[in-house]
Amino acid sequence: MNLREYIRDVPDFPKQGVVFKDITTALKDPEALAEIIINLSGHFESKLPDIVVGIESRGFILGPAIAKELGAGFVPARKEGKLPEKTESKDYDTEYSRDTLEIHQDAINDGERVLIVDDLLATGGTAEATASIVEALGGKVVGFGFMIELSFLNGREKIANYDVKVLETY
Ligand SMILES: O=P(O)(O)OC[C@H]1O[C@H](OP(=O)(O)OP(=O)(O)O)[C@H](O)[C@@H]1O
Ligand SMILES: Nc1ncnc2[nH]cnc12
Repeated sequence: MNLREYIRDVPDFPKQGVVFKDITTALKDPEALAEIIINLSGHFESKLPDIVVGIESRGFILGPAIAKELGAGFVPARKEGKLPEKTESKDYDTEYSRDTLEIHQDAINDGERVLIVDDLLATGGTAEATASIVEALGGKVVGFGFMIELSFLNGREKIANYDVKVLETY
């Protein structure tokens, strides 16, 4: 299957000059959805993650399905002010925004093996911030899984020391 055929380009969203990669067209296709989940989880089987961290909001779509495949638990990394208990947080920049991510302090135990999942790697600010929160909580990041990489934004440079699996690179 050519996953690219299922990913829709939307010019000038959410800002002028950004070509938005819309994954909803891939998610609604049963075969494309299955391929995404099997290929991302398959790559990390041997890493035996205890936890999959999904990044708000599109990481919440893929993360739990990948966690289920791997026999791992799921932990959300949420935008500021959404989690009810004490959090560890980090500010970061993305292709078109400045934001803060948070994870519950008690969501990751010392030494737990963590796979971080999101739909797309762009500048890498979001991914790097998430890894720094996980590590501040004592977790070990065993890798990153993304559907899409925008290689011209050089996000990989920010997570060069990790195992990164991407399904489609633009
Ligand atoms: O590599 P970066 O430059 O950090 O960008 C990647 C992030 O940007 C998008 O999320 P967005 O912040 O748009 O949030 P959303 O998923 O809630 O739409 C995408 O889903 C990644 O999380
Ligand atoms: N071009 C893009 N398309 C979809 N999600 C994104 N997140 C950051 N850049 C993006």
